[in-house]
Amino acid sequence: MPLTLKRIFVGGRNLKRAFIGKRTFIRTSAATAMPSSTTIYVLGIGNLGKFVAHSLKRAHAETPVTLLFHRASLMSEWESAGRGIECVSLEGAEDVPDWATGFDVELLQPLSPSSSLSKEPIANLIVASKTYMTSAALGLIKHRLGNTSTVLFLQNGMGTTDEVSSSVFSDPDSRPSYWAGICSCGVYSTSPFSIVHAGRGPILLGPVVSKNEGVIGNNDSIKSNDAVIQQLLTTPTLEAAATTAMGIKKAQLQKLIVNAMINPLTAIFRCKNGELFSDPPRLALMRLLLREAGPIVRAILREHSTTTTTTTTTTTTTTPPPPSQDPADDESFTDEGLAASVLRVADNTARNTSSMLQDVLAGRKTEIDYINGYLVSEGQKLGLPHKNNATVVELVEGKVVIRVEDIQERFHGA
Ligand SMILES: CC(C)(CO)C(=O)C(=O)O
Repeated sequence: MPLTLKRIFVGGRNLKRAFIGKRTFIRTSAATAMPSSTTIYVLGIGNLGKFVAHSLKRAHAETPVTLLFHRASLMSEWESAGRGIECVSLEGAEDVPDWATGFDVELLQPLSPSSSLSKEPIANLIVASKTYMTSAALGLIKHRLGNTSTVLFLQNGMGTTDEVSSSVFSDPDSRPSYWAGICSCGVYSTSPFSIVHAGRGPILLGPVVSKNEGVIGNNDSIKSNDAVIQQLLTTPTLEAAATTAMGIKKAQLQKLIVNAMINPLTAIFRCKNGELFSDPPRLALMRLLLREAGPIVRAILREHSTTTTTTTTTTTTTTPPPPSQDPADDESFTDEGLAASVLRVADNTARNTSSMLQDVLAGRKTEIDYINGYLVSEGQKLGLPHKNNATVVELVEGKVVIRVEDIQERFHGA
């Protein structure tokens, strides 16, 4: 290609809507290789980030996968790990580690003031970072993302997409398309680049709809042929399936409730998931918290159904429910239905130390603001009771440990 010829990197989509003359997506030099629109970037190399990156590479060796590191020390850890991700599956006949290599890695922060960072446009991004780091991390690469990019959020908790829209991509016209994924598999890390796939479970993927603006990003660019979604759907170990905007919202809210009940209570009572509800007062406390959380998630669903029925245009959708059908009437969203799913997950993950208890024990920041904190802020906006969930947030933030005998004194109506 002649040096002066302009090339536009638009991921093969929405050519007319590319940022010609307006954005850095136009290059005038052939010195830098043209980025492949099929490159999948992974931000956040925690349990899920490693699992997805490993699975993608094993299923699609030809797909370029770039791991985005947020701290410099990860570079040397990556070298020590042999530049690969190791996964042991407890589901197989033998626990033989499976090794995936061929990744590219990139540092998000400059190593020194003189070092330069990549400016390659990013068409496909999987965000698997901790919720509280998301906006800051995306802020570092926002110039590489545009309205032809797809960003898939694979995280615990809720609220990051709204936060990212207001603090990182505040202009709706240049905002990427958002997808969310809810994973029910069990994965834990044994070293910076080694994981154990301890329990199989599907990943559900669906387009994100914002309260005020309908489907986030370009409605017409949300298609099942988004490269990152396609690749995930054809990666066997992920057991991924696509759903509607309403389907993913329901899955997110159900997971939110599970995390809002199991994670903080295991942190406050310092116990494994399976021990939590064997104690009747702790079971009663969970039901008390659900009396606030249930009405809040049902109200969110109702609000969401009015948005999605008017705006969703994804090609991966199944038929949306008729407008007259209230999604919050779904039996799995009654307080009883929600309690049953919390108990089922606690039982299925009985030997787990919840991620929040792990964070508390390691002296790390927790994701409480995006779990019970999200319920509290939505409760405030909706004018619904949320006091006991606010107490949970305070106890976790204060790293407080309580006994069963303290429940009555701490919680209203216990
Ligand atoms: C499902 C559960 C509670 C399993 O431990 C989890 O997602 C977590 O710990 O964050």
